Amino acid sequence: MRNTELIFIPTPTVGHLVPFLELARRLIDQDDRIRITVLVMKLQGQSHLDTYVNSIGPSLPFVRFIDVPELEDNPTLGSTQSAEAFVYDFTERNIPLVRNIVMSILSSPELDGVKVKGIVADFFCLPMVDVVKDVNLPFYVFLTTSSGFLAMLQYLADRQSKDTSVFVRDSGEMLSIPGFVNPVPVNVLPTALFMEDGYDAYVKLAMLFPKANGILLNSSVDIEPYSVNRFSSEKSYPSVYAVGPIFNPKAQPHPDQDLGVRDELMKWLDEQPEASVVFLCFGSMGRLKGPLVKEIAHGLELCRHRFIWSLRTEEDDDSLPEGFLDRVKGRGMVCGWSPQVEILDHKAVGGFVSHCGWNSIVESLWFGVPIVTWPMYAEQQLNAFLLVKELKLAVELKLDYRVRRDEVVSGNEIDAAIRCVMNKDGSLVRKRVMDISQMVRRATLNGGSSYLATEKFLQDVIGVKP
Ligand SMILES: O=c1ccn([C@@H]2O[C@H](COP(=O)(O)OP(=O)(O)O[C@H]3O[C@H](CO)[C@@H](O)[C@H](O)[C@H]3O)[C@@H](O)[C@H]2O)c(=O)[nH]1
Repeated sequence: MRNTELIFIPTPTVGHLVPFLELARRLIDQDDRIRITVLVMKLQGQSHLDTYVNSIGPSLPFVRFIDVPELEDNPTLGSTQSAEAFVYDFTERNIPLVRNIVMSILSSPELDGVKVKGIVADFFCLPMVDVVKDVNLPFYVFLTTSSGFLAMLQYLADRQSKDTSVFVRDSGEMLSIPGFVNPVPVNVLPTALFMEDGYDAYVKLAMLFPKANGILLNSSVDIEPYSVNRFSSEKSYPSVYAVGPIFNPKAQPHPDQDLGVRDELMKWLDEQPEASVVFLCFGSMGRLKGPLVKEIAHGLELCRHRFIWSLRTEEDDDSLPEGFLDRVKGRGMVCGWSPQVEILDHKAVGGFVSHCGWNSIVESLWFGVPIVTWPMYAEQQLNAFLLVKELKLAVELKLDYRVRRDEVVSGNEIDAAIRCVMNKDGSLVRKRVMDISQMVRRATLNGGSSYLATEKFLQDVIGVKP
């Protein structure tokens, strides 16, 4: 009998909502006592998520969705310096609406015999922690990024008691962050930490973490052994459950995706030799400007490798150099929104130039495709540092690139990094990524580390199965 309910509160963007729904699937599959209600907040510019929810809903039995009414004064990106401050503001404004829904769920006659045992919220939703403490519900965070990022936030909360100033990107400072083996250069911290309002938002979130009853991570002890093990032995911090990798193995529908092009891409891939194609994709929000598009095109012409390039630009046109598509005909494909997981899963794909969003990282590790790091925004610079310097799981193109600064990366640099990742002979990174791929697949099976971490979470929330 499914008589235990959890309420999920994701941040409504692709990079956060998708892993939340896959976590829901994992919990439902692993424990037949669980059912889940997902509260879907409405963020401007994210209406395509409704399409996603509608398409995935039928494959998630025992999961129901409740729309949180759209805010009357929905903030717009650009009203703050940093995107993080914007999301923080959005979350805070949603608190009264979420509170009303949680209250009505708790008093609903539909709950007959079913007990709500906790909230699982995104880390941006930590300001909601007091709402649920009011009604005596445990509050868990599902962090959709790395253990390294959590270590950085813990360090930030600690630092705040001694130093309240924003970080200075070009100061050359090296930080000793517990959970990292190497000193962390300040210039790989999230951009928000160099801005007053972003710093403020991050500090508030970092200081709220200890109020949570536990933290689920979309990572595993196989991917980040040092950091995850350190959290496991931390007594004065909430319990950490490394339940990853969690991702949707089916390509996500998106309004920008052309299904005809998708079929063409997959057919073309079927005809290419094993591990011969490099895939370039910069996440759900990665739109490039003309000059950068031209350098990437130049790099792809120089390197002569086969490629698929998921290109979305800030301009109305594709900004490609004249004649580029003719010159690479047969060797390369350019598309808009791509079926990323299907591409990474294809044996013809041998390398991935990525913006280092955490979902892209776990997907590439799962499929054993080594990454070339090209971080763009959010916490991606820290993820790139983690992959290259801490874990030796990627080839470095850039660690501290920021798309908002309009720096240009030269075609020659792009060419060199692609050649490096596609070099099959004696590549240590490729071997390590293939090993991790095997390990993380085992980790999610019955008895594996991620499976057991999920079981431990379920036991802590609803008790041991009778
Ligand atoms: O053409 C595309 C582009 C993206 N994706 C999918 O979209 C997701 C993108 O997620 P991610 O790689 O994490 O990037 P973002 O969308 O940028 O994710 C945000 O959320 C992540 C998780 O918290 C953070 O790590 C990132 O820095 C933050 O930007 C992945 O599942 C991709 O497979 C596609 O299927 N096709």
